[in-house]
Amino acid sequence: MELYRFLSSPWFAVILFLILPLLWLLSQSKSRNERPIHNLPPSPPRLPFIGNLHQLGKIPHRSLWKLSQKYGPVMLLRLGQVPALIISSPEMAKQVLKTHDLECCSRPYSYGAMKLSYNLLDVAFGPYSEYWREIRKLCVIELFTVKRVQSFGHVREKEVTRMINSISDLSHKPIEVNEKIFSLTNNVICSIAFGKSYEGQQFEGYGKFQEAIDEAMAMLSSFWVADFFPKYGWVFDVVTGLHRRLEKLFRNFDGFFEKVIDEHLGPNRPKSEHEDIIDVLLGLSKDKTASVKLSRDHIKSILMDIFIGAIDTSSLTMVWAMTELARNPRVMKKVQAEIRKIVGRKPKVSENDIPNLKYLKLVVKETFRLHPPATLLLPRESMQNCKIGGYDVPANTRIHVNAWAIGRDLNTWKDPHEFNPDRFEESEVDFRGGHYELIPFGAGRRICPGLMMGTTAIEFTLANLLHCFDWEVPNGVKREDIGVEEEAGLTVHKKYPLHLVPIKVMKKVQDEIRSIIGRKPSVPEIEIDKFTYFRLVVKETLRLHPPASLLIPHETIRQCKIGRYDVLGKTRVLVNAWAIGRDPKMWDDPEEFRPERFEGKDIDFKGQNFEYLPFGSGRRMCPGINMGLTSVMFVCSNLLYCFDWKLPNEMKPEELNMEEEFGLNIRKKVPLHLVPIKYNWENFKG
Ligand code: HEM
Repeated sequence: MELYRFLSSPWFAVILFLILPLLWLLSQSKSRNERPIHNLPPSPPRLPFIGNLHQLGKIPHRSLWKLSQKYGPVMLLRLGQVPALIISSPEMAKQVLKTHDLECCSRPYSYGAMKLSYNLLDVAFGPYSEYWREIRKLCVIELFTVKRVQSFGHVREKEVTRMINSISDLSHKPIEVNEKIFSLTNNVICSIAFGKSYEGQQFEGYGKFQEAIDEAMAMLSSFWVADFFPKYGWVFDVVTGLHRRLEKLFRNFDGFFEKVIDEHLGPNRPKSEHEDIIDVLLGLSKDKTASVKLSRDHIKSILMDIFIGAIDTSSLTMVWAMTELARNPRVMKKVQAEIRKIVGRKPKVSENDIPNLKYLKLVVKETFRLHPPATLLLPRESMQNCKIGGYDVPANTRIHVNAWAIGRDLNTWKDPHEFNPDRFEESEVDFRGGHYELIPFGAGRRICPGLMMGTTAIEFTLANLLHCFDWEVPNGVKREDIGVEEEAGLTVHKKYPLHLVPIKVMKKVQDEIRSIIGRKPSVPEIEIDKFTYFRLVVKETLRLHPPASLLIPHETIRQCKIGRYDVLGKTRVLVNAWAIGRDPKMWDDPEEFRPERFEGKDIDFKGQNFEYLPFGSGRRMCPGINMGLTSVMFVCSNLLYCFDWKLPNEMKPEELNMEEEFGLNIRKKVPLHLVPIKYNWENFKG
């Protein structure tokens, strides 16, 4: 995107027509001395000076995918003066990331990355070296182990609960899902790294934290002329103002890190129950036997990696997952049914539930296949000549592995463009670096060390969003119109924000009643026919809890046939309306309380639909349906209209006793105690 902007700017015209011819002549005189390598990979034709840069287009992973369909899964491009190998199939990815991992595991030089990583002291952008091996080992062992990730469970629990509560307040109103998810991930990562979330606080020079992170991602994905024209390009980066932007960003991040580290070292800092990443790194910096003696700059470079590596990638994956689920109601229903079956009536999913949520894991896998956040991974660089797919690849070649294209490889995936997590049901394929058809985290020596931290947060957050709410598209939007357009950068964002409406039954009913009635002392009986959603709630209640569970006993007056069988006269007949309302052949997820199941369906309790008989049917059908229904709707709508309702004494919803007491009518065995809270009309949002 940044490159595209640059290519269409006046600066580019100046470079193209005035200066680059000269540089090209200079570079030609040098390249004549290069040792020829004979069997180079196929290349699309190039333009003078810029090589294939113009073919990267607005969205490079898509443009490269198209080129690979013509030139094959191993292509050699020339980006300015830099040779770049593009890999687009699982087999070739395996050659780079496994067979020739050692020869191909350095990182190319990039000005933005060098600055932000404190001169390549970090893990992500540092070139392969003895130092890099040690610092990566240290981070993997100390920061990214399963134990360490689990130790941050309290942060995830706290922040996800806060997010769910804030969404509950907006139930039934469209929310911007991206915004909620990004702010949650930001809070989680800040709490893990720095010990507090910094929610609502400003990041000096940028306003919100998210804006500083966006700027960091922009700096890393910007088109630095110096990266592709190494000798002279920096002049243009200075003139176009990129240097100035980067310096400002670096100064502000550095100032922030300094302040937080000082706070951690301050003598008055209250002792915290839990260690954060800075505590761990400061502890390591005192270790005299460590292979790398950690300085402040080392610590700051690692904090920068976490900031850049963790927030965008995890948030984007969740936004794409919610987008695909909103577009695919079958999958949404299936994954919610699984979560609700396993979690039951607990209000929230806990981290202990996650290993049992098998289908949710497939949803995450499928999201990674179609939307790997780092579509081209991070660029690698070959350190010596090697052979990939039978072609010679010279040393110092940039390598881009197109994980996005590999996730759509026609030879690997059936209907690759379809979002269908079921494809993984009988499959061993995983994203942990052993299956080259699915590599959202890369593989080999450079595989993402934050894999566990990222997936734990993604699965836990999604499970809660899907358990606590049903999700509808806003009025007037069709599911199939929810866009999947991308916006390219170091990670690939959804171009347009995702708006969805979270639904909670109690709140939805109350909102319906209050918005129809407005501010009055109570609900007039004459209005109750207008409550369409509330009527569905009553219907669903009568399905799960028909008061006369066996109706009133019938008796045959003469012999007749029921099914294939003869039934004698004077036989007592009990019709189990309770069991019929739970018949799995008739009802999806029958134990679940979901009023929406009646939406748009003709099923009613008037005795014509035999899967649903709370009032019976036929000659003995209850003649008081209307009177009964009116009084239920009138009384309950008033209770819901006038009060909000809370469980007493911090009781949790799953602790509500739902036992029944048998009789002619089925009662609740234990009385229901609730705390009424007079509704405050100041909170009414219309
Ligand atoms: C959905 C979540 C994530 C995805 C999809 C992801 C993806 C990636 C990818 C594709 C790479 C480059 C691999 C390669 O070059 O072959 C990478 C590297 C890296 N990631 Fe992640 N990442 C995620 C989460 C995280 C988290 C949570 C952290 C830290 C807390 C993190 C830290 C890093 C670091 C430090 C590297 C550099 C590794 C190296 O160069 O040796 N990532 N990640």
